[in-house]
Amino acid sequence: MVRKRNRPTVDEGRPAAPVTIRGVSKSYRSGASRLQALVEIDLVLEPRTFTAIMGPSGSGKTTLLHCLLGLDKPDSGAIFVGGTDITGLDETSLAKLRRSRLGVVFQSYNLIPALTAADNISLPLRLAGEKIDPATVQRLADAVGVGGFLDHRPAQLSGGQQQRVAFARALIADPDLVVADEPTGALDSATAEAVLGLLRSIVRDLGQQVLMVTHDPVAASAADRVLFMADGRWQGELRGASATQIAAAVAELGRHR
Ligand SMILES: Nc1ncnc2c1ncn2[C@@H]1O[C@H](COP(=O)(O)OP(=O)(O)OP(=O)(O)O)[C@@H](O)[C@H]1O
Repeated sequence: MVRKRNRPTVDEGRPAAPVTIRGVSKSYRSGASRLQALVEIDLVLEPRTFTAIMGPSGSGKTTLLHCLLGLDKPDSGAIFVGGTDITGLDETSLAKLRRSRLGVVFQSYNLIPALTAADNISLPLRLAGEKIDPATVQRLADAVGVGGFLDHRPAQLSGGQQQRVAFARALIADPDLVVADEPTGALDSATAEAVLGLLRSIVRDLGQQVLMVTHDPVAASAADRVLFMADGRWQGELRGASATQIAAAVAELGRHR
């Protein structure tokens, strides 16, 4: 059963979290009218927490991720990443922030085919003009299980290995938040399980916070906290829930629409 709370995310009395969304609304033009994709969304991402967002197709999940990554601008509200409201930043500052504070993994791995795994992993630092320490690249690659493949190009790696390289690339700049959009969508179940284990260890061992959007209750059950969205609004949340409990909550979400 999804616990109903209007604002499931505001934690009073906790030190300022590096990622906080306040009152974010976003609408798109739809013919003569406007479609409200997000309605007054609040979210405080808790440190060292693996958070999943679930919701039916068109519920606003991608719009929220895009606003959080500065790829889309909300109509109103604020999005603080490490104390900076990113809704006021220009494109150059946003690109810098994405490189330094946000690690992103999409369903398609977006690795550069001509580059080795090592060069793909260190790309964010190269783009930022920062020094690359091969030992750091090796340590991170070892941590995500591709330490033996650093001289391989993406075409020489399996889907799961490519996904791990993408995770290492997302982590290289020590971001405040790792954002994963359907990271297991294209993987077989054994590889998906390994990637979810990796996400959990990113939180547990590296102390990062992870935000994942998924349609899969099994994937969501790897998260500490699952937030449910429908029609651009939070519908409730579950913590430490099983895949069965999450699937039941999703079905309930469908029934009330
Ligand atoms: N660029 C856009 N222009 C117009 N409408 C848009 C645009 N992007 C999203 N929308 C609309 O906003 C609503 C929310 O879309 P969004 O992609 O955020 O949903 P979602 O929950 O991520 O869906 P899915 O699970 O299918 O990826 C949908 O009704 C969608 O059609």
